[in-house]
Amino acid sequence: MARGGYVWWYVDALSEDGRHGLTVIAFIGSVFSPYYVQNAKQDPFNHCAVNVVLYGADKRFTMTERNARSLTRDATSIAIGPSSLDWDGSVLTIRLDERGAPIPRALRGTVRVRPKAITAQPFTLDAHGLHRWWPMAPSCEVEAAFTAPDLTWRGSGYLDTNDGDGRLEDSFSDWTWCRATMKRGSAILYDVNRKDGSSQNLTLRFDADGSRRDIRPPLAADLPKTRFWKMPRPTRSDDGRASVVETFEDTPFYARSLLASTLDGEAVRPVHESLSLGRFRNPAVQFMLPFRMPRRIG
Ligand SMILES: CC(C)=CCC/C(C)=C/C=C/C(C)=C/C=C/C(C)=C/C=C/C=C(C)/C=C/C=C(C)/C=C/C=C(\C)CCCC(C)(C)O
Repeated sequence: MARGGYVWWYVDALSEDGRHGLTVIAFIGSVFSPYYVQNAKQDPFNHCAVNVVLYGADKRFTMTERNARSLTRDATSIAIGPSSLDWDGSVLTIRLDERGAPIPRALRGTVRVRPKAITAQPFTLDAHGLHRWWPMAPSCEVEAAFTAPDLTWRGSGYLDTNDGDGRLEDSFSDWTWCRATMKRGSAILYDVNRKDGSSQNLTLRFDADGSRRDIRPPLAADLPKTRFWKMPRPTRSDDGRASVVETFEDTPFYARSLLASTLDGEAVRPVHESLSLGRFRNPAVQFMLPFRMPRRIG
């Protein structure tokens, strides 16, 4: 992998009853790590992490960074410290054994992700092909069973992977993304603003079997900024209207929210993120990140 490069695997899921949710992101080359920003060698393998966020009554956030000695991987599995992801051909099993920060509360459990279909192809996010994104399984069945906190639920989810040959902030100034489970299949919007002033808006609609079909690009819709960090969170919808159901994460450079909107003629509840790479590189933000993102050398 190139200097400053990365690969991440991203899973998010919401319970059937709407009361729980989670995001798990496994990184080689932790793109939002202040240690990776500062390291002159820019070796992605020296900056591995599993980030876990639980939503609902029992909220949790963990993101411990580790070095190359904590990483083992082969064609179908990856382990970072005590957590791992294993693909058996039909189910991705995520075993988690993490601690929060600054309060080191334990987070332990297993998440099983069963894609309903695998999509055909990755997409390029920048003009030079340095940053790639593959929404492999936009529609999955998910079972979450945690022992810490004590919590079990079933629901639907989403799995993707990104990989790149350089730092995100060298290519992008900001982006917004959202994905929604539909009655049949899913819809995804991925809108990036690049450092060279150009932008790209992807509108993807996948059927339940993973095949892609075109829909009319939805219209720009405004949402209120996040309450604390005032992160802007634009999106798009059929009628140019959308609302925030819940804010999952409100941080200085990154927000994740649950929305209510309309896509491809259907009322949906998209998971939405908005990222500002300019804010990420702000020195005050770089100072704050280690409080939530400790580095442990094994
Ligand atoms: C110095 C001393 C002792 C004393 C000083 C005392 C003092 C006053 C201290 C003050 C400290 C303060 C205020 C600290 C504040 C800390 C804060 C706010 C930390 C926030 C951290 C946020 C994080 C970590 C966010 C991670 C997001 C993440 C990982 C997002 C990942 C998203 C991805 C990968 C995109 C996926 C894309 C696709 C879906 C397409 O795949």
